[in-house]
Amino acid sequence: MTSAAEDPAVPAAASPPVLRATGLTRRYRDRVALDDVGLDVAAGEIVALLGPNGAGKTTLLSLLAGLQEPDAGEVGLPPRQVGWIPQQPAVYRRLTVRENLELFARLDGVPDAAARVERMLVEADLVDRADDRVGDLSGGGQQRVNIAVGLLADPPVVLLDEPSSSLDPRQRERMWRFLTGLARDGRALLSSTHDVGEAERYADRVVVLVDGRVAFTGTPAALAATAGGDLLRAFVDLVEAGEAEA
Ligand SMILES: Nc1ncnc2c1ncn2[C@@H]1O[C@H](COP(=O)(O)OP(=O)(O)OP(=O)(O)O)[C@@H](O)[C@H]1O
Repeated sequence: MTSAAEDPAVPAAASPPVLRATGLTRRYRDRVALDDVGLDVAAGEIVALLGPNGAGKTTLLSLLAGLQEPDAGEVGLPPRQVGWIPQQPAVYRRLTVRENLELFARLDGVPDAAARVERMLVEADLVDRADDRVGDLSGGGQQRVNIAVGLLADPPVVLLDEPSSSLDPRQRERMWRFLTGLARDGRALLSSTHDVGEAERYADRVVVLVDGRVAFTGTPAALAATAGGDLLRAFVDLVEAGEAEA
């Protein structure tokens, strides 16, 4: 028998997942917010988490980040290895960009904090704004500070909750250039979004959550193919089918 590794017709396996969750279930009183959700993200991969309001995206991300415990299931990665970028920037508007990074580096116990802060200023394209107060930056600039704070500990996995929701198209484009650069450097990114077009342009895979369950996992092209190449139509069809079942 020929093993997959020896068979040229079988594509080489993708890199192993750095984030793996299985059977995640979370209830709030009698409401099931997540029901037996499994998910993998590999190094260098961008996965978009799509779903209508209330589908369970934030709940899933917060379980993966270790911010709350599941009622059932497992997350196969210690929370300390996860960078968490919340939807609302959790930074101090009256402090400068550099002061924010220094403060969070100290709070997180980041080794060689001064060098790491300088590195993040460069990576997030914030060198020119380092001494400006965060409150004086544009929404896009503030979001880059928010992301830079989440990356201070150099986590291999980065979780983002609707990172582009308050940004204009040009700022979104700039933020995604930054995020795709992080993936090219080998980080695994999982980002929730309501923007199907954004998922199509930037994600390697999409995971669609509907009513707390995974309704689809695969490439954006594979999802679009279920509706004649129209990703938005395919997404809406999935949501309607899932909601009709619930
Ligand atoms: N702390 C909470 N207490 C009670 N119910 C909650 C709590 N957090 C979330 N829920 C419920 O769990 C379900 C999933 O919510 P969640 O915020 O995870 O969805 P979401 O997909 O992130 O939604 P949105 O796109 O609107 O941000 C919803 O029905 C929500 O009302």
